[in-house]
Amino acid sequence: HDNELYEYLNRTDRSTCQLYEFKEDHPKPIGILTTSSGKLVEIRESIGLNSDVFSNQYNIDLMTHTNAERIPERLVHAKGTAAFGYFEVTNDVSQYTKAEVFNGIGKKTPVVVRFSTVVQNLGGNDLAREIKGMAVKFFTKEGNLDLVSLSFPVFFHRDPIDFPYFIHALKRNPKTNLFDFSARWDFITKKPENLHGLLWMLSDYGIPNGYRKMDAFPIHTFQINNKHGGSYFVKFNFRTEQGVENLPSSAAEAITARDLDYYTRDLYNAIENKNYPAWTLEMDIMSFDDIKKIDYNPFEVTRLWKKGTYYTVPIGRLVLDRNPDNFFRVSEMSAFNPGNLVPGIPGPLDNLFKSRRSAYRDAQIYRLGVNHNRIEVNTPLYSKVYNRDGKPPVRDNMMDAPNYYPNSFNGPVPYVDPSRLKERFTVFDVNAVDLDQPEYFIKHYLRSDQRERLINNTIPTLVPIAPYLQRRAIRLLTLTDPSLGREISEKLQEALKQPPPPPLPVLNEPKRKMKS
Ligand code: HEM
Repeated sequence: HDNELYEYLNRTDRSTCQLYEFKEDHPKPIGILTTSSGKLVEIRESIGLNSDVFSNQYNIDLMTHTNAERIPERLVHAKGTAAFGYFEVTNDVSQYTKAEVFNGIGKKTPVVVRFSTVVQNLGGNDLAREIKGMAVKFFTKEGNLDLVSLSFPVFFHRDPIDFPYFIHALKRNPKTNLFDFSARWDFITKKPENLHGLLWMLSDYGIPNGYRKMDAFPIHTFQINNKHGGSYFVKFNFRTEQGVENLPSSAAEAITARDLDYYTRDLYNAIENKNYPAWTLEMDIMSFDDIKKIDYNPFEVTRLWKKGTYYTVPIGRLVLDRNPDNFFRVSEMSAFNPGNLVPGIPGPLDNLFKSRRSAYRDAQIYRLGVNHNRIEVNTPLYSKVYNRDGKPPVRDNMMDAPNYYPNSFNGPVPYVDPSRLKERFTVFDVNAVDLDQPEYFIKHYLRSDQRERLINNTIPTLVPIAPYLQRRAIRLLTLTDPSLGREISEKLQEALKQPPPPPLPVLNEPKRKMKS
């Protein structure tokens, strides 16, 4: 019997072994079953049949708890998976930032990282062609630092008002509850600044070969400062030490048919097998003088910094070496907020970021409650607040300390930061749409085989939409890069001539006529 089990465990992967591993660690039951209030459960209470189920407190406890198991899924990034690890400083960056977490070669700071897809619902497909998230929370001695990052170095739009509509267009149709290419192309062609991000999504970068094999970018230009008050502007980049690897659509489709959780499984197995994934954190830097000289807006989230206008320095390594023991407790209850910054990193100045500062907190108050920073996975190493009460968990709720400020009774007091920046900046964004960035991406960033695949990935998104939307999309692509527009147009015409793929049974219904 044992041999049979041994053979089975040897041929299966670590994620499939989890229950057997638990049993190996716990050769006997881990205790006597109780109700949630701690009453020991007698064996006959564990059977409902032919018993007075409503006098059975165990039954009531179990059923009512099950009904309340779910919390709202995240508005975006609903499907994800988390891991613990550490960040280790490898380079002296004290001349740029005084942030404690990035200073002192060899210093290690604990982190929790959550990877995610963006528009999938909980339980959705890891391999869908879209953006991926990598949110990193550093538990620093100066408070939590959250670098909430995406797998692309650019964002879709710079105006925060566009975000809710962008998400509606990308997520499911309100009637059919299906993803809807018409909504996507309609929105993108009406708001063409989104094209650059969309092209990243349609390119190879839209389907990484696992969370371990992708870079990640907090995207915004962050202001940072050293202990003398000297200030710099930087873009952080997490560069995967596993090497960037993407999957062509055909390979992704084949895997999807077998495993919607491919990324989740891959990350779990790598960590269980002690093949710890790592990223180098580096920053692209411009000084004050540099940004005065350049001929573009370095705070613009839809564009890349131009080569030759900045230099890059490494900061350290992020290593993930522990899977959470419980998914809900860590992945679902984690709350990342880009507004969680530390001294030495005053942060981005653009409007999109300002909007994110409140959006995340508001979403988390709705999703997890006002005390989400008192949930274990989010708790900073040190905190002394005047916030009180609210829905649990309240932890020690600051016990008997004064609950108003200022007070004469030695409640917590603010500190003085002599290096605090004296100058304040306002970044003015413009509404003008420039297509030079998507053009650069197509012409200079992608290799010719990558460009070819981008074209092939675009066609299936255009085939199902109305001719006038197809024309609008082609026009926008042509304005961006005439030869790209022409090639996509030609391939689209060819594709439209092809007989449609054999219908799936459910599609084999008579077509309903629209009123003309
Ligand atoms: C106006 C722009 C944006 C808004 C309003 C916004 C809003 C949100 C909201 C409400 C959530 C869910 C939070 C939760 O329930 O815990 C979220 C998650 C996330 N956002 Fe954004 N977002 C914006 C732009 C961005 C940008 C520019 C990035 C990356 C540079 C980004 C990366 C992420 C990531 C990685 C997550 C998932 C965090 C996790 O794993 O829990 N978002 N966003």
